[in-house]
Amino acid sequence: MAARRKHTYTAVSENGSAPVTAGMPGGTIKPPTASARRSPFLPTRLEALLISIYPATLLVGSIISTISPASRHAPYSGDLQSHPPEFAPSYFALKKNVFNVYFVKVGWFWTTLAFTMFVLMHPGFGRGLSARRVKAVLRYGLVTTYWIFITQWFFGPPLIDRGFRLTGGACELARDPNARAQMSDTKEFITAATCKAVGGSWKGGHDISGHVFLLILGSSLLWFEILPALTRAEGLRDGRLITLSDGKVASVAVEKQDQPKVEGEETTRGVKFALGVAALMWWMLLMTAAYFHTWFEKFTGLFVAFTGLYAIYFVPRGIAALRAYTGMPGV
Ligand SMILES: CCCCCCCCCCCCCCCC(=O)SCCNC(=O)CCNC(=O)[C@H](O)C(C)(C)COP(=O)(O)OP(=O)(O)OC[C@H]1O[C@@H](n2cnc3c(N)ncnc32)[C@H](O)[C@@H]1OP(=O)(O)O
Repeated sequence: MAARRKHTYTAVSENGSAPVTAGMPGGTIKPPTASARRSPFLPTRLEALLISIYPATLLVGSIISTISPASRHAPYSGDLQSHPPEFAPSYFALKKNVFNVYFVKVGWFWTTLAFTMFVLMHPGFGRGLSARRVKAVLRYGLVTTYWIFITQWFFGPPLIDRGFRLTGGACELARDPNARAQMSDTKEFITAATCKAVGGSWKGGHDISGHVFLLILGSSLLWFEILPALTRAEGLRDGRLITLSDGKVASVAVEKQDQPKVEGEETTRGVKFALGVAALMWWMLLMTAAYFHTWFEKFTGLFVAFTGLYAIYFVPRGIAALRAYTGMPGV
């Protein structure tokens, strides 16, 4: 049975190296100075570096589209949010490319499959319905609920579509007064999907990039869950800080339960597939950045994804009561 190491505070030095107070009885030490200077609400340096890969990818993709002669000379359609197919500068600039149709457009299915394989097969979760496994599934449930609210349904149209309409957008059919008069009350609930389905054109508002949002949210979920279980890097494990219920700041090692030893082939089962999905998502993010959307659409896609990830993976570090439910990956 997993045993809690309750009475040990483990402080982490600023450079993320060896814990300086490992093994000291909790009552006898003060919260570490270096840790106290860094807030539990903030990522470690290594996490910040890894997270910054996303804005960097969007930047590189956008620069590629600006300097590549093929992209520069291809006309871009704001309405289509892409280059018209006949002028597409690359296979990946086509909406019908196989990776878009079978991977990104059903991206949450692949995220779910990858997460499920990891959570079922990785021995670090222990046997059966362990607390660690249940909390990981709860985190997945929260991220999935966020994805649903943003892109699928939010007590009616999803938040992306509500934002689009709030910023002045509408379905082209609904702009025509004659067509409007003939529409039922459901016109108020029209979404991008229903608009396109009836041959309308979804125009005029700010359309957050759903691709950027989904690809960042899905791949981050996989990285955040898998990396602390895989790596020994301090910045992804004990370098993470938390606020304890008494308000003290400590290393997450304080709450860590003894973990089953995970080695060899077993460790890689379930993980390889998830890493493959996350890597393909990164590639599609780069292609999205290079060939689709405006800068602002990409930025808002990134911002909305980061907001949800921050709430689910970082806020609980500073709030013990929340962390009791959500836990933290690798803990
Ligand atoms: C407390 C208790 C907890 C428990 C609580 C339980 C929680 C509840 C659990 C339920 C469990 C659910 C489990 C789900 C598991 C599944 O299996 S879900 C089913 C699978 N479905 C999905 O994954 C759907 C995923 N797709 C989406 O979310 C949306 O389609 C997207 C991808 C976010 C965005 O949609 P979008 O309309 O394409 O929007 P956008 O990115 O703005 O693109 C604009 C245009 O540019 C094109 N484009 C953009 N980038 C590209 C690109 N790179 N290449 C080509 N074209 C591009 C787009 O294709 C689009 O063109 P059109 O198709 O509109 O003409």
